[in-house]
Amino acid sequence: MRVEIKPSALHGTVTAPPSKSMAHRLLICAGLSEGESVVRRLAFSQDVKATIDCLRALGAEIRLDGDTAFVKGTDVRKAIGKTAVLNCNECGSTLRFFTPLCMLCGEERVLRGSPYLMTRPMDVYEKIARDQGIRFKKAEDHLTVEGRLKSGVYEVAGNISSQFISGLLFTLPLLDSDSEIRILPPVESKPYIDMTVAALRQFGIEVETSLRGARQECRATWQSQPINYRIKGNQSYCPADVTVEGDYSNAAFFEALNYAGSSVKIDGLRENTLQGDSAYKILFENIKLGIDPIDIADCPDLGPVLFAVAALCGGARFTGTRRLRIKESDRADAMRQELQKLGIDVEVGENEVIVHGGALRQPTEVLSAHGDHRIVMALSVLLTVTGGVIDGAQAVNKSFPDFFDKMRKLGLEVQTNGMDQ
Ligand SMILES: O=C(O)C1=C[C@@H](OP(=O)(O)O)[C@@H](O)[C@H](O)C1
Ligand SMILES: C=C(OP(=O)(O)O)C(=O)O
Repeated sequence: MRVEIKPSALHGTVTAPPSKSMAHRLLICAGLSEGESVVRRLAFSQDVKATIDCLRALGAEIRLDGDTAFVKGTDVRKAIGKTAVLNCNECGSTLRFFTPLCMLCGEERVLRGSPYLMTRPMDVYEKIARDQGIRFKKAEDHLTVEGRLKSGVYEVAGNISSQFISGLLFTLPLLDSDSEIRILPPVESKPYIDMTVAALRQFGIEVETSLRGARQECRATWQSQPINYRIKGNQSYCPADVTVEGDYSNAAFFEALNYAGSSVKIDGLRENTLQGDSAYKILFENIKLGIDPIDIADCPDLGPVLFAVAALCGGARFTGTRRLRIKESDRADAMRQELQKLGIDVEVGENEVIVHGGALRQPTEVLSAHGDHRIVMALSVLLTVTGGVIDGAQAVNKSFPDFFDKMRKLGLEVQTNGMDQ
């Protein structure tokens, strides 16, 4: 539960863990395929386990062997004559990817989740359900849906969560006629939508987009114009043999150590990647160069580690931070509270965060994880400089159960007390 970190300089090479976001997508596509797929290089974080559990609850057969999953897909449109219960645990992606899939068979489906997960927005789906006469009932620790989704035009705000769009992209190809998703600008977290489309294509699903041209050209477009995705109905997921690439979101914590006096190299990352969080290298350098502002609307998961690097590099101003409020914690405010204990002032605005420059000092109080894996990992980077204690550090299990083992191998002096890893 508690970790006590001693000031330490870390050295060596670390292999990035497999991407959690890619793992969710590839497992879901495999679970929807007719036949057996192989998904290689998985790490069984709590979130990935939640997705596996949900697929099994819907009838997929999944055999795990080492880091590989052999997945016999299921037809989620078929009624199974009972209420399937899907346990999403703490995972926003799992909940939002599976909710529309649960609206394909017409039977009651229950999606369970922690009370905190259930406070995260679901209104995009709630509205769709209301418009289509689908039962959608939220309770403290579960959501019940019952009814059948119809094909058609879906207009979705682009700045609440891209996970709604990904969820629809997984689901609409299985309807009996064509659909269209119109994402209203500004579109944030767009790289996650690209990752979903890429995963769908690996499993033979066609999606057409109104966007053309290079990613950078497009960025200005998707901030100001709707993006349309056309999805043919009656498609079938074809089984595939796929490998999960390395995770930039979690690799970022190791790279951040290099701004804290350590010397760490990271391998296992694919250079030609769709992961938006691969921006961390440029963003860390931009902080060091004093570029103002730093926009993080497309890479919200980097927020905590970027604030940590800003604290190490004399401060920075960030925009596009609004959505940090609706993650596993209110991430901007959580970092504000914890950085204050380290002597750094942070101002949190509506869509802006300013980390002020200042000297890091050893905290006299225990730091809090706020129940959030990315807060624990960001604070751990800072404690390699000052030393200190973090309470609730088991939150890392959500995405990266062996985070502290890897840090220890690089030379981190850390004592764990009551960790369940
Ligand atoms: O699709 C995904 O895999 C994710 C999308 C992002 O959420 P939002 O689109 O809600 O920003 C990100 O924060 C989350 O950790 C993973
Ligand atoms: C926000 C995250 O995940 P999710 O939304 O899937 O819970 C995350 O991993 O930082």
